[in-house]
Amino acid sequence: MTNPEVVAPTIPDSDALHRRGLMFILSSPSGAGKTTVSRMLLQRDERLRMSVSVTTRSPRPGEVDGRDYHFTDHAGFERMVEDGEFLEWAHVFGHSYGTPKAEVKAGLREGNDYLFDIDWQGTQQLYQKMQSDVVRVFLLPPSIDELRRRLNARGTDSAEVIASRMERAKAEISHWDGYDYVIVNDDIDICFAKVSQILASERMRRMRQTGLIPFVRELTAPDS
Ligand SMILES: Nc1ncnc2c1ncn2[C@@H]1O[C@H](COP(=O)(O)OP(=O)(O)OP(=O)(O)O)[C@@H](O)[C@H]1O
Ligand SMILES: Nc1nc2c(ncn2[C@@H]2O[C@H](COP(=O)(O)O)[C@@H](O)[C@H]2O)c(=O)[nH]1
Repeated sequence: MTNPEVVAPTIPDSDALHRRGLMFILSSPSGAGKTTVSRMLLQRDERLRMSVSVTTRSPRPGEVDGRDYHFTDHAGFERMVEDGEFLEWAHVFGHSYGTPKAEVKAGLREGNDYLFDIDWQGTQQLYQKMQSDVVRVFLLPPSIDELRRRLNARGTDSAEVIASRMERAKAEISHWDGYDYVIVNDDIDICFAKVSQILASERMRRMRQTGLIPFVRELTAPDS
C-alpha cells in the first residue's frame, strides 16, 4: 500500500520554455524492483513514456505484447539488428533484448521523457551514444536473502530460472559504480519518492531547457 506522506509531488514543467526530453534508465539485479518502480512512475507521471524493448524471451503470465515487451523470435531480432533498428542491444540471461531507436530519437526532440528498464550493458551503450540525455539509476536490494525472497514471491519464474538469476546477481551488482544514482530499494514508497525526486531535478537541468536561450536573449535585449 502506498503511503502518501512519502510519495513525492509531481512538479509541473513550465509550458512556456521548450525542454529536451531525457532518457531515464533504471537498472538492478533481477528482482530488486525496477519493474515495480517503473510502473509506479508511469502511473503517476503523464510526461514519462516507457521505452518498450524487443526481446526473444517468452512472455510471463500477465505480460502484454507491445506494453511490457515486443516479443519476437531469434530471426526477427537478428533482422532488426541488421537493419540498425536498435539504439542498443545485449544478450541477458540467454535471451536477446534491444531498445528500438525510432520513437525515442524523435520524441526526445519534442520534449518527451523516456524510461528504460535495461541492464548495465545497455546502459553503457546508451551512455556512450547519448551521454547528455542519459540519467542512470541503479537499484540495490537490501540483502541477497531479500532478493531471493522477492524472486520467489513474484512467482513468475521456475526454480531453475531463479537460481540462474541469483547466480548472476553479484556480477550485476558489481556494475553499481557505472551509475549516477544508487538507491537501496528497502521500503518501496521511500525508494519511489527518491527516484521521483531525481527525475524532477534532472528535468530542470539547464542544458535540457533549450527554450532558455531565446528566453534569456529576450530578457537581456537592449531595449527590453
Ligand atoms: N521494496 C520492496 N519490498 C518488497 N517487495 C518488493 C519491493 N520492490 C519490489 N518488490 C517485489 O519484488 C518482486 C520483484 O520485483 P520486480 O519484478 O519489480 O523486479 P525487477 O528488478 O524488475 O526484476 P526483473 O529484472 O527480473 O524483471 C515483485 O514481486 C515485487 O512486487
Ligand atoms: N540491454 C538491455 N537490457 C534489457 C532490455 N530490456 C530488458 N533488459 C534487461 O534484461 C534483464 C531481464 O529482464 P526480464 O524482463 O527478462 O526479467 C533485466 O535486467 C532488464 O533490465 C533492453 O532493451 N536492453
